Amino acid sequence: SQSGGGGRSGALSPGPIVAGEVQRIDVNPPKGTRDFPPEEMRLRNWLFNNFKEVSRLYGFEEVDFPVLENEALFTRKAGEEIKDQLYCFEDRGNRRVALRPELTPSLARLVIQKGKSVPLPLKWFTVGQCWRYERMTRGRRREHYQWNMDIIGVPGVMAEAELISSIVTLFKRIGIKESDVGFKVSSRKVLQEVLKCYSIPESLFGKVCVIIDKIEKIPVDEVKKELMAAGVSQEAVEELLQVLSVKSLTGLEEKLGSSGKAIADLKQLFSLAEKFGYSEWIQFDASVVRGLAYYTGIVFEGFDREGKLRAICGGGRYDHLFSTFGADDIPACGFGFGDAVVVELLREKGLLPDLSLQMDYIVCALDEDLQGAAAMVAHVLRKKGQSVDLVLESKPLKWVFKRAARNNAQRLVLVGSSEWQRGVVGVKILATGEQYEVKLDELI
Ligand SMILES: OCc1cccc(Br)n1
Repeated sequence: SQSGGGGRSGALSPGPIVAGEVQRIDVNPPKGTRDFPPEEMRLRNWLFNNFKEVSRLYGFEEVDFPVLENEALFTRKAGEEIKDQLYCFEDRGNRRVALRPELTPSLARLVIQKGKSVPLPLKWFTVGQCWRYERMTRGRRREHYQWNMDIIGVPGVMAEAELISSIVTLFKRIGIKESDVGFKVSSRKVLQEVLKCYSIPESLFGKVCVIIDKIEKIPVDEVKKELMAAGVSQEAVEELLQVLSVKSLTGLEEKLGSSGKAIADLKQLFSLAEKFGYSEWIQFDASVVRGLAYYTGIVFEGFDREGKLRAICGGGRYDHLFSTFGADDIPACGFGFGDAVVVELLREKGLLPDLSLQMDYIVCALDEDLQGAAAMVAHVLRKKGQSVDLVLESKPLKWVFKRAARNNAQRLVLVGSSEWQRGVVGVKILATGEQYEVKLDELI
């Protein structure tokens, strides 16, 4: 949600422009970006903590990279939307740099940089902000946070099966069931086998996939036109579209035969899904290709079964990304899971968690010269791990109680002169109204 716009009047409210007066700034963040005020930040932290807990359960190690990367990391020549929307510029050192639109190229860069010092297989995860510069006519966001999990160095589909399992685990943790979402699964090797039958050069593979990924976003005739402009024959285009409409592995086997790698991979993945216990969550759908040029094998995307939202997450195998960076290839697969669509889904399903502010104590001095005493009380409580909202200036009790209610404080400690003389403070349990006196070192 776009924060900003609401809030305080008066001090910052616009008034007539008088020479020498400071013109009020625009208090909203740049178009397509979001603030995270406390309530939104609690929801974001709740979601990200689930991402991180699932990653920990699956034995993944957290990594991170700069939001700003060399532009060259993303300038693939396959006509991807992600390149057209690159947030890029020339810095003061005349270097071409970009705000990262995705995390996988940074991960690959770090793996290459680390070389043999990081024994394979690597299981790395990160949660990072990604950017795109999209014309605001569509009013879409220009940034989002993505959870990425990647397995580097495992050629078999056990890796993809493990990744899908981790996403299912995440969905279950946040209350989403297989009746809410599913995964469409396919393999780009399906396309590869078709293109090979028509002697389409491998060099066109990435570009063809990027075009085909638009199949549900632009008219099919436009897709056909772009494919033929890219060098695919009309006959091959028709066959490609035919194959893409296949919705079952049996149907695919009838089309491609049973000896190809695509069928073998997919059969193994669906068999593993049984063992992992998430068969109900996945379905074969040949039309899934994903829009990133570097995928080479299994691809998958999480979708909401009501069809109201954009893809929730997506990923796949990318066995040749490393060689595009001039390094030896390493088999790899991974996924990206954005922070926005899943929240829209939770909202739709009434599954947003109640994350109101929680405070253990609010501590208040009953007069000015007891502020130091109140600070001592807060210190004692904080050392015992209690969260304390220390009232930092003289306030009427009515104000203190109102703030305690807003902060959902469990207990109120009042530091009064006569009590302090007797070495005690007053404590009130706000839920019940019960109150008692306690010595400082017996507080908790
Ligand atoms: O999922 C594509 C994408 C990349 C960067 C930022 C945003 Br919002 N969306």
